[in-house]
Amino acid sequence: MGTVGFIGGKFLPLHLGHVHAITQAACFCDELYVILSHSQIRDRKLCQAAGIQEMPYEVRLRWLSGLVKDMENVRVLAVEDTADSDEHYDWAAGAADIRRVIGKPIDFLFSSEIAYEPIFNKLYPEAKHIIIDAFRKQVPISATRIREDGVFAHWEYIPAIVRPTFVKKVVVVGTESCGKSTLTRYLAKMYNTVFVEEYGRTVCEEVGGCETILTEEYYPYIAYGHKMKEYEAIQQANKVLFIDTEAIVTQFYSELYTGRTFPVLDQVAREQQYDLWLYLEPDVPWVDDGLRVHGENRIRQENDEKLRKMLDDRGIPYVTIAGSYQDRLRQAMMHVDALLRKTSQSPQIQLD
Ligand SMILES: NC(=O)c1ccc[n+]([C@@H]2O[C@H](COP(=O)([O-])OP(=O)(O)OC[C@H]3O[C@@H](n4cnc5c(N)ncnc54)[C@H](O)[C@@H]3O)[C@@H](O)[C@H]2O)c1
Repeated sequence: MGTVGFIGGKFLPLHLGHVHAITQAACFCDELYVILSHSQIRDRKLCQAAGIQEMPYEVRLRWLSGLVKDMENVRVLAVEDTADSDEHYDWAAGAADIRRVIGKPIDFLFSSEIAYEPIFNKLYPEAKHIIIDAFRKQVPISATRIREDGVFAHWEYIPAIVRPTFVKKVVVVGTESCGKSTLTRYLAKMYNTVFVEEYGRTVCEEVGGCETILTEEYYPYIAYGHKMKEYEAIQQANKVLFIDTEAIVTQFYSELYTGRTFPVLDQVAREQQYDLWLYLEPDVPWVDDGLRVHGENRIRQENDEKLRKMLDDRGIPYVTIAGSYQDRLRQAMMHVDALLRKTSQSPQIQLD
């Protein structure tokens, strides 16, 4: 039988120091268990005290599982306790639970903490405590520091698998030819990140036109397809993801072009979550790109009022962007900067 080891922690959040320790430990023993030690009450309090949103254990389990999925000798296990603070954590009861879930003799324990030595010697007298990078020289970061300063302040230490949880989603909405796609692309350039283009437009171009050719059955596909593009893009995003259009705008176009609305689009709209909505006024010159059909000024105004009402009826808190292209970019950046400043510590948790 090979050697068995474990490394435990709250991973609140998982950072590259943890990744370093887990990888080193995995090379050291034949079988490594990563123990996610979680208590809803303690972990929530720690996040609240630091002014950051909760990181539910399911999310942390997903990060760890994703991290080790191609590490053949590593398994992740979750162990719950009921401590309301680190100070009140019952180490002996925790050790009993860890032994139970591992279910095998333990040869090694790994941590970066010299201070854990006496506790581990007492609780696991048969095992050897291996201290990895006690002075955190290799990866100089701690989860406490990340919680205190905010995730964006230490973004370089946030693993790729964790980043999407914290990425802020900024959606750009408005009626035809109000500069959505240009602003979305420009914002992505300015913030050195990626964007999601309007998927309905891609489909429209593939099919060969919007007004009559894009028949009604396409609209639900557009909404699903757009969400998949968001899912893919958020994996690549650098702190913020810019998104051109969403399900309410798709519903708006569906009604405009086919006269039909789809309950499924409202359902998608209810499920989606964005951190900032930028609503573009239709006050830039109309650009006829061959796919647009509602250029007359009166119709543009009517459509604008209709889309605003759709957002208002759903309680969407958008900010309005107007003026020249230069003004729009400046206003949009002001709102995005405020979002990143204000919420750099507020992760958007998605459990699905
Ligand atoms: N009962 C037990 O036997 C037992 C054993 C181990 C852990 N635990 C649980 O885990 C908790 C400790 O976890 P935490 O939240 O303090 O740690 P944590 O989640 O921040 O870190 C997890 C592990 O990674 C190591 N680490 C952290 N930053 C590092 C870096 N920059 N470089 C290298 N290694 C690094 C830590 O030393 C720790 O071993 C305890 O409070 C307890 O709940 C229990």
